[in-house]
Amino acid sequence: MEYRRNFVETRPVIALDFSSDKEVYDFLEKFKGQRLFVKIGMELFYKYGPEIVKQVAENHDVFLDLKLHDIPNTVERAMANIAELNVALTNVHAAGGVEMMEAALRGLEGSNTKLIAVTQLTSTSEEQMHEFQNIQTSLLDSVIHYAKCTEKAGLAGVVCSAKEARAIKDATSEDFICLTPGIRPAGAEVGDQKRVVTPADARKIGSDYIVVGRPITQAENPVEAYENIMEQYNS
Ligand SMILES: O=c1ccn([C@@H]2O[C@H](COP(=O)(O)O)[C@@H](O)[C@H]2O)c(=O)[nH]1
Repeated sequence: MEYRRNFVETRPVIALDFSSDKEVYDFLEKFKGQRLFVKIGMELFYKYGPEIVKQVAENHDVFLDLKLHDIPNTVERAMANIAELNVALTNVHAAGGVEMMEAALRGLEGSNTKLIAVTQLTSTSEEQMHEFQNIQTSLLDSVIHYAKCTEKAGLAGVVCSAKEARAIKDATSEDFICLTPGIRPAGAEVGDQKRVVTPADARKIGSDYIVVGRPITQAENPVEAYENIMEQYNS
């Protein structure tokens, strides 16, 4: 059953996980002037810095995925720099705490950038969470705890697995954004992801944005792969 929502981004957010700017521009050129929603993460940012973000943002909507996690003062000042990049979305780790998330929001004041927080990475299984983070609740409870803290801090939503989207909206509000990586079409290589969901199921469960990297960027025909995933998501 699909629930009523005010807004769903119908374009998959493409994770531009490339090691060079040339690969990025060659990839984007295949889409012949389409305005895409893309994700720039640490790999590109640590090599090319804000310049690549500004360049890509001239023609595309950008989610800057740097997952900030530091003391509140540092995060606030870093976010003030991100505010100048004109990106649609950016993020922090919810584990940094409510005070840190409030500081991050202050840093973004005056910009149109929405702030969301990572709950549990989609590459984390429940067993790993128990063992390495020493959190002894269920993974779902941990994700919901982080989502509630994120809402309390005033952020727009969270990064989570689509598996958890319905429960998060029930615990927060229907408008609370669930941006969901770990998306895999049926039969696709899962790789390092643990909590995966198909594009069609992600939409049914409650994702507002799906993030897709390798199933598109490493496909023989990335444009075709993108269109297939978009069709499955919107069907
Ligand atoms: O919990 C998270 C948070 C971020 N990501 C990022 O999304 C993409 C997923 O790429 P795939 O190739 O589709 O696995 C990647 O850039 C991650 O850094 C995530 O996967 N999970």
